[in-house]
Amino acid sequence: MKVIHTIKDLQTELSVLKVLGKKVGLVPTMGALHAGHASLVKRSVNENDVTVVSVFVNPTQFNDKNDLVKYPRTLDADCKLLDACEVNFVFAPSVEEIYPKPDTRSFSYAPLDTVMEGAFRPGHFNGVCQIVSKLFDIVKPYRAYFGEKDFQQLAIIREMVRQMKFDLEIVGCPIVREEDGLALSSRNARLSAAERENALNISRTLFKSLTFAADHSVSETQQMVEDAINATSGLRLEYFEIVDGNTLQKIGDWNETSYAVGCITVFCGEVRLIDNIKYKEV
Ligand SMILES: Nc1ncnc2c1ncn2[C@@H]1O[C@H](COP(=O)(O)OP(=O)(O)OP(=O)(O)O)[C@@H](O)[C@H]1O
Ligand SMILES: CC(C)(CO)[C@@H](O)C(=O)[O-]
Ligand code: BAL
Repeated sequence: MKVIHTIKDLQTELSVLKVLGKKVGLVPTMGALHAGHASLVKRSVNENDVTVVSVFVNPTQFNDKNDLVKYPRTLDADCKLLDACEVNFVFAPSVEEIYPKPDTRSFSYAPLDTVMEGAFRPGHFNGVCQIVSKLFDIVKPYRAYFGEKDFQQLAIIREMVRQMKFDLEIVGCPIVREEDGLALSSRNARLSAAERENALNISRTLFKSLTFAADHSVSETQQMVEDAINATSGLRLEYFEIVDGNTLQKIGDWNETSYAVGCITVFCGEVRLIDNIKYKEV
């Protein structure tokens, strides 16, 4: 496995492999890697000839500068995990390498990027599209892998690929959870033991709501989730929305769609966690 810090070095390595017809899989990450990332990486290693994993804490997607400063950075441990997964290249550029000058491009995929995370993290998806489109231009992958934990991000990236006509396949990967149900997230590292205990109520509530939804309306299910989160001390609900999984627009009735997803964001102390659950998918 090679750890590469510049665009030029990465492209030099990849150009030789591409001439040989090798298919390149890309897994974009912000590091502090865990088993959720590893599932994306292993899938890429299985499905492609060459896998590139980018590790870059992208400043342009952080609307909250405190969140950016506190974001965990663990490149040495990340490289060990990636080496064990048989990754070929780790791309870990500096901020100056990616943004030698400010990126003034603006991306708008309304209404996909104006709801939920888009409403609460202004500019976030613009920053995500800036970095992901740059990575696609640099690596020119055959496939790129993203987790369904960031459900809205995946929908927006799919739309960006459609509109910008990137010639690649986006592969969405299921959420990986701790044994007790908590969705794995790099930000979990910032939870105290007590906060970790409270955070468990997020996935527990979502799972309960899945059974509840079978014989209750959308608005009753919505209320049940809101009440359960609000009843847990130490948790603060930012939003819970039951949406059509393709349009990300709120639904009022289960019969409105064949793809219904509940997306939630909760503050657990200072740490902002996201999760989601599929109620219906055909
Ligand atoms: N538990 C998980 N299951 C599946 N995919 C995941 C999981 N956690 C992260 N991913 C995916 O890994 C990729 C990189 O995510 P990122 O580096 O932001 O990690 P993260 O754990 O989501 O961190 P954060 O604390 O920012 O939520 C994204 O496509 C994300 O959806
Ligand atoms: C896709 C991504 C790596 C872009 O910085 C990030 O948003 C993430 O980790 O989900
Ligand atoms: N996993 C999404 C990256 C972020 O929260 O900025």
